[in-house]
Amino acid sequence: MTQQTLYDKLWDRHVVDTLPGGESLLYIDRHLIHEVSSPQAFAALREKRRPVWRPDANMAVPDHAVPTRNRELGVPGIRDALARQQVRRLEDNCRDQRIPLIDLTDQRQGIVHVVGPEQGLTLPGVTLVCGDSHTSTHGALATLAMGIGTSEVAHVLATQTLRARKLKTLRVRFDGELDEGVTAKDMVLAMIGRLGTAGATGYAIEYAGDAVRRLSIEARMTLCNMSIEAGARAGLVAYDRVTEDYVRGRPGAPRGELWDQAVRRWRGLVSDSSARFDREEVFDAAALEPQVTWGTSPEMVAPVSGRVPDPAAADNDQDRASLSRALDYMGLEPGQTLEGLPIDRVFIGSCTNARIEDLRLVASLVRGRRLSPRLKQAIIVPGSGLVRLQAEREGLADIFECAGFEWRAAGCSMCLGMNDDRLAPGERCAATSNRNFEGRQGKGGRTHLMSPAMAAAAALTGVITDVRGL
Ligand SMILES: CC(C)[C@H](C(=O)O)[C@@H](O)C(=O)O
Ligand code: SF4
Repeated sequence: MTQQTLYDKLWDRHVVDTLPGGESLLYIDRHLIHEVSSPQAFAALREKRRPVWRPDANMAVPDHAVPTRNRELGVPGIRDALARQQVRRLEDNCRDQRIPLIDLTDQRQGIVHVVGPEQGLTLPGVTLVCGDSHTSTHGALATLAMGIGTSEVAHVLATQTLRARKLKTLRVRFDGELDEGVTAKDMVLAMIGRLGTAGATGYAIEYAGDAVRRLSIEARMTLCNMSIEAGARAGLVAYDRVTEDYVRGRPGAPRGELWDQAVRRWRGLVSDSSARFDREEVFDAAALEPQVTWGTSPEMVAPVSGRVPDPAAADNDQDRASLSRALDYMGLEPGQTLEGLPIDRVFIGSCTNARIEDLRLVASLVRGRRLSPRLKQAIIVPGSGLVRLQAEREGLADIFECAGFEWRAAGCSMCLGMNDDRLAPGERCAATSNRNFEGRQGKGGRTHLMSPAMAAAAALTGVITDVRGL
């Protein structure tokens, strides 16, 4: 029998038709919806008088525009008129089309990519899409998950299918064991540093190797989440016992006899041992240091012991210009060390790193300590209301507040400037999110991406600090 990659298997099981021009029509098992990328799609359906074909295959949750304070006020408490209207419209559209909605006041509300897996809506072997680039996150459960555009959102709502071109496959292998204090975030930042932001364009990445096998599902989600920042459309991790243990008992997971049947099928969701990948990249996990971005793109990253590059050493004029511009925006000098750089704010949150395991790690580092008095603000924004509840039950929220963190309600928050949580011009932020573009966290804001452990270390010292020496 031909040897197949996990991606090939997921693809083959969902092809409904092959279309002229090399595209295929893929069946979509699950569609997740948020307030920012869906309004035009619903409007397009209304205009064409087309109903949603399978309302129950969809699930909607507001996350980008929601405030992370005063949530008891519900939608009327959203101060920004545009944000309020986006969330209202999502509620109206879901009511009209009978699409299940987790609303602002629901304890399960949170970032769509945290809520999907948590609720068992993301299952191994399914195809899942959402009008959001970080949909790749869900691939951690051996799910074929892809971000789609607004016109595709309309297509999926109406037909439960997607026109897609088969991707090439890239296996990224991490061999060996991570050093203490080095996490999945550092793995994926180091990968983006090597591949570049366009390095995996046209590929689906499968993460493999013993360092990946040892990761929890939460950490695998961090890897898959940032696949898109290397240009890949999808990230995947093969099914194993860790996956099985994570999915068991979730609200959307099968039960009883159906569970047993599902698990028998899911066990085949691995790449065959001699399956051929179009490309392979290998990393030595043991050699990885904690990573910190210094520039305005996730590929502008260095180990924490490293230095900001010098544009004068660039190979060509174009690189020199882009480096100079990035350093200028970031307020950095060529060749300066990253360690010791003073930070104004700390943001621990986002669909990259706001799950319970991330918060446990932060709590273990800040327990019984006080944050640096030179910080203007440090906020922790759980990925969902259920993560928040769990953290409160475990006493983590008390640890955070005693240390000096603000403890917020769930949402995208300061990951992007679409709600009340923003940086002011010139402010420097240690952030656990996934994008450091100019203005991403607020106009003129300066973002340094890092792991939750490194953000906790920065919060304690007020400067960029190697968590391993804490
Ligand atoms: C607003 C949304 C469509 C966007 C995305 O597609 O990723 C956002 O989530 C982001 O992280 O930039
Ligand atoms: S947390 Fe950030 S990256 Fe994730 S969906 Fe929200 S805005 Fe996008």
